[in-house]
Amino acid sequence: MLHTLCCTALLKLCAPNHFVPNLTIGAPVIESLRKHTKAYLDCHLMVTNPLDYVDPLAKAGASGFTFHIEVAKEYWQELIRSIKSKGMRPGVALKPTTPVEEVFSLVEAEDPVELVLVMTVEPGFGGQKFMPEMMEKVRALRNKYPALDIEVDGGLGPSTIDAAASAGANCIVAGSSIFGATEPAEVINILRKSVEGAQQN
Ligand SMILES: O=C(CO)[C@H](O)[C@H](O)COP(=O)(O)O
Repeated sequence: MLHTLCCTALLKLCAPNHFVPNLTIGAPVIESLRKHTKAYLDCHLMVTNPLDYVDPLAKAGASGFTFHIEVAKEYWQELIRSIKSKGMRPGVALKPTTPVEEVFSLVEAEDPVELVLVMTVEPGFGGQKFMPEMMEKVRALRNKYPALDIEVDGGLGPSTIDAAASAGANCIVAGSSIFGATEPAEVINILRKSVEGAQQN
């Protein structure tokens, strides 16, 4: 089984906008980053109105656009088409309380998402505890879709990466474990090796 390892150049950009009109990180930040890098800029839209951000993020140079299924149940087809038409890669995220079955139709659609992000903490803040029970969702997705990019976000670090990697996650979002480390590169290596090792089994 061959999975793409996305964590090499993954930049996780979060935009918490469920209850307030401002974004923590939005299109201007992407635009500034894009001037200095060709890296894959993966945007996770924690917003209630993702359609409004397709154009600005595409113009700013975003590579991936991951929206939450919880807010897009009525219009995900239109949203995916719009994301693709702007040259970005569509992904869908699900909160811990959302059943994994809710994203199956998006992966199997005529215009499908290319990545599923399984949140392993409640969206909102870094530094939370990894929820191992979310690995059931990852396993279900990996069994059903061998080639799908499956991302996990929340509480990932050297002590939790093996659970995620062996369940089938191949894109890892890690904040605290890397930025809080004295040797961030070493932590990144541990994460990468775990994912690569799991893919070979
Ligand atoms: O944004 C998040 C939740 O919404 C993530 O959990 C965060 O990006 C990763 O942080 P950490 O590795 O500290 O859990």
